[in-house]
Amino acid sequence: MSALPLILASASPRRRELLTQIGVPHQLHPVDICEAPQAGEEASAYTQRLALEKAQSAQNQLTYPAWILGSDTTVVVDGEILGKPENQAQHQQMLLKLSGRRHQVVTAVALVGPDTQALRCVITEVEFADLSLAQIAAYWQTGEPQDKAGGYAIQGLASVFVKAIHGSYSAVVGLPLFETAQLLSEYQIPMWHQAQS
Ligand SMILES: Cc1cn([C@H]2C[C@H](O)[C@@H](COP(=O)(O)OP(=O)(O)OP(=O)(O)O)O2)c(=O)[nH]c1=O
Repeated sequence: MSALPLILASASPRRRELLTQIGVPHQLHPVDICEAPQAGEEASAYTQRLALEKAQSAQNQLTYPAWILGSDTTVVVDGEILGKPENQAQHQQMLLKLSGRRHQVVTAVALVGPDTQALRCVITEVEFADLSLAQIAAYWQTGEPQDKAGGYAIQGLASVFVKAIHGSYSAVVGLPLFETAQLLSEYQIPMWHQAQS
C-alpha cells in the first residue's frame, strides 16, 4: 500500500512548500470544490468536510490508485467563519474584526486512500495588535491578503500584526506539519527519514 504515489490535492503554493519542507515526495492534483458553508455548520465541521471533499474529489478524478492529501484553513472570530476577502471593503471589515484581539485558525488535513479515510483538525489561537484603517488599506494594496483565509498571511507582511500565537504555525500557513507527518507515518507512507534508511 505504501508504494502508491502521494498526491496533494491543492493549488496552494504554501501547502506545496510545507510538504516539501518535510521532505515528502508528492505530485499535485488541484481540485475545485464548492466552499460554501452549509446552514448552521460549525467551523471545525466545515473545515474538516472541505479537507475531505478536496481529497475525495481528486481521488474520483484520478485514474490510478494513490494516497491523497487534502487540506483546508479557516479563520474564525466569535464563531464566524472568515473566508477569502472578495473586495477591499470586505477585507477592511475582516481585519477590523481581528484587530486588537484573539481569533482561531482552524486547519484540517485529510488523507484518503484505497479503503482509507483519516482526518486531523488543528485549532491555533492568534492574537493581533490594534490595526489602524490606514494600515489595513495599505496592506490590501500589497496584494497579499486576496487569496488568504481571513485576509492575512502570517508568513508574509502580516507577521507584524501578530502579537502572539498559541498552537501550530504551519497549520496557520495552510498545512499542520506535525499532524500530517503523524498521518503519513500511521499509513507507512514514506517520508525523508524512511526514504534514506
Ligand atoms: C490565515 C492564513 C491563511 N493562509 C492561506 C492558506 C490557504 O492557502 C488559504 C486558505 O484557503 P483554502 O481554501 O484553505 O486553500 P486554497 O484555496 O488556497 O488552496 P486549495 O484549496 O487548493 O488547497 O489561506 C496563509 O497563507 N497564511 C495565513 O496566515
